Amino acid sequence: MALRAVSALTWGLGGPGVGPLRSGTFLRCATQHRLEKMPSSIGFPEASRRPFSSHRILVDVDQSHGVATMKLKNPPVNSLSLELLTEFVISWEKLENDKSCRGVILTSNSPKIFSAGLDITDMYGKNAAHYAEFWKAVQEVWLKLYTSNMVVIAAINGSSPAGGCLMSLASDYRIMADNPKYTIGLNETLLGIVAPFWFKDNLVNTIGNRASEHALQRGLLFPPADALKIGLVDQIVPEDKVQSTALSVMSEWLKIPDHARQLTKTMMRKPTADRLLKQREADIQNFVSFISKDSIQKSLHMYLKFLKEREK
Ligand SMILES: CCC/C=C/C(=O)SCCNC(=O)CCNC(=O)[C@H](O)C(C)(C)COP(=O)([O-])OP(=O)([O-])OC[C@H]1O[C@@H](n2cnc3c(N)ncnc32)[C@H](O)[C@@H]1OP(=O)([O-])[O-]
Repeated sequence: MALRAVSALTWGLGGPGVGPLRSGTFLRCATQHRLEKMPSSIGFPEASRRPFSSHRILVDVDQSHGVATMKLKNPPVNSLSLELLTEFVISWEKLENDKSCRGVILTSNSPKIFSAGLDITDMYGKNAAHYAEFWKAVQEVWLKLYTSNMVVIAAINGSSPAGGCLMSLASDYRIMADNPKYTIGLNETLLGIVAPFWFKDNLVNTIGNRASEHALQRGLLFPPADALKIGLVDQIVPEDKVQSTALSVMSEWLKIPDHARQLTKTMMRKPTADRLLKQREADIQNFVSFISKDSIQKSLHMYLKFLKEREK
């Protein structure tokens, strides 16, 4: 891939600001502690599809265990478009408000692609108002995932570049299909753009500073075995075992009393979430002016062309 990073690197480097999170953002302490072991594969016949689903977000809820499976469905590559992000937030809020739902497995409806990341067409050739709306939706999805009271497990059943990797990073645990054709990572520099500070923060919190520095600068996309080695994913399993493993891992996590786990999650994640919350509007403005630059638009144009023309 011969694209050069052309960005001025002035955007996305973050600012100060660690403080208390809005009260009540994290701490809905559910009282139910269902400790029974879940079967390793829960058949969806006994699950219910409540009105949590939409065009691009399919949600199956296993009421007896309080676990939802949320599948991204945005063919052909599950790109995170403004429409998908908007539908995601609506479904997510419904699940958060349903006190019987304690865990979510986040996965993809398409067999080979978890998500191709942010929809590049939402960042190319549009106006400032569109970019602002789009970026606010990206922030919202990350904040919802990263600060969720529910246990969130990413069942990564395909490639997961950039924004797809971010959604996985925001989860509590990552299980990836062990197929060397699939890769995961924050590859923004390959598009000539820069991962914002909160993408970087989430990555550093997961794999450490040095590995993040290396991965981010080079825009590395890791096959599953390498992702496991650096801690970008927690487990790799055969392709047909991703969902069943996610369910059995979920049953272990749900043995922990909710309030204790949630407080611990808050303790670990609040400073990182606060950093974005404190400068959310500035981050949107930074994104809009960055993405509107001629040089960045040119890079995205070249990348889209590269995607269309490359040999499959
Ligand atoms: C500051 C901002 C931070 C940014 C964060 C991001 O997430 S940036 C995002 C960084 N993301 C990446 O760098 C990932 C780029 N994508 C890929 O690497 C591959 O598409 C793949 C491995 C996901 C799937 O391979 P595959 O061989 O199965 O599929 P294929 O390649 O044949 O694509 C089919 C069609 O989908 C199109 N399209 C693809 N992605 C996107 C997209 N994100 N959006 C829109 N469209 C996209 C592609 O052009 C093609 O269109 P066509 O010709 O039909 O009109």
